[in-house]
Amino acid sequence: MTFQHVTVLKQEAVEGLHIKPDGIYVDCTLGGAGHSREIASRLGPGGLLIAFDQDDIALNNAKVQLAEFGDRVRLVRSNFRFLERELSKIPEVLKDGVPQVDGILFDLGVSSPQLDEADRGFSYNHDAELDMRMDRTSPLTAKDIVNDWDEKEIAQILFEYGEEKFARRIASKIAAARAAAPIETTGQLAELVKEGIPAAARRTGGHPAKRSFQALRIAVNDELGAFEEALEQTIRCLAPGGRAAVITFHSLEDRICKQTFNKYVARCTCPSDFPMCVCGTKGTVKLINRKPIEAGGEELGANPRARSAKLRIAEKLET
Ligand SMILES: C[S@@+](CC[C@H](N)C(=O)[O-])C[C@H]1O[C@@H](n2cnc3c(N)ncnc32)[C@H](O)[C@@H]1O
Repeated sequence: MTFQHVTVLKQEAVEGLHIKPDGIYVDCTLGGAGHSREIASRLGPGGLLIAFDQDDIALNNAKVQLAEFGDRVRLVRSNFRFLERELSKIPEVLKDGVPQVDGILFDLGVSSPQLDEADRGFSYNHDAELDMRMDRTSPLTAKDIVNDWDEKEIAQILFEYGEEKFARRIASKIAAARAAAPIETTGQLAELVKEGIPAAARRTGGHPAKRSFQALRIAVNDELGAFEEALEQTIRCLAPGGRAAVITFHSLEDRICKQTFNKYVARCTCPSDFPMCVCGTKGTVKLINRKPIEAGGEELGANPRARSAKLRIAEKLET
């Protein structure tokens, strides 16, 4: 299989990190290695890029994609929720025993190959065994959730993570179907979701199963929990002057990013309509952009996935 993922906001995110040739950078979401390649190409012999992914297929692809950079790039197979623990194992990163790096990037969500490969069980477009795990060694699958979780819990995740108006109706269809026989495939689930949505409402908003599949994927991979934990660790692991650049695709992810960054600029006294912090009162970080950066017309034309992308950048201050 060829591993093809079109990188979103590549220049904007990497420029936002202010790469120094001899700096140490972390890409928490290696994926198709698009951002990693861009970062690595800006590093000199003294620089280091550490790239995380929890998906073994992404890592195997990246080994080839990034081979030319030699030991300037190090790949880590781990959930990024263990960022601090994993960085603590890398001697070059430690300053007085704690990890300190010059930039950390997140490009959240799934890669195109995860969605497009039928046997990953993420997609309503391909009938396959229901799965949706980014990390194929983790115990919880989408099949477990739809067959074993309480109907109310299922309705709740469809509503919260998928903003699905018909969450309760869909959860009730799922509960009725599984009482007869386990739900095994993406095709079966897509059909049940469709049945749970009134015919008139199915005519708008793309594929009727889109929101429910997104919600299940977020739950299977605990995407919001992992991100929240990792972003707190990110602030700690940045050296003074180091930057965090975060690309989100979901309103709940963007909210976590905005609230976490804001928590650490609490003492900034700039008026809220200023585009950046200029007051000089120091919190732990300053925001580089108050409004998220979004993809421009050209990128949107070439890559519809970029439509919901929002990039926020913050810089760690001297303490
Ligand atoms: C949108 S893709 C990244 C694409 C990449 N920036 C590029 O340009 O090709 C997201 C990647 O992050 C990985 N990922 C998502 N959540 C993760 C987590 N909690 N820990 C580790 N990797 C994660 C996914 O497996 C996927 O490969």
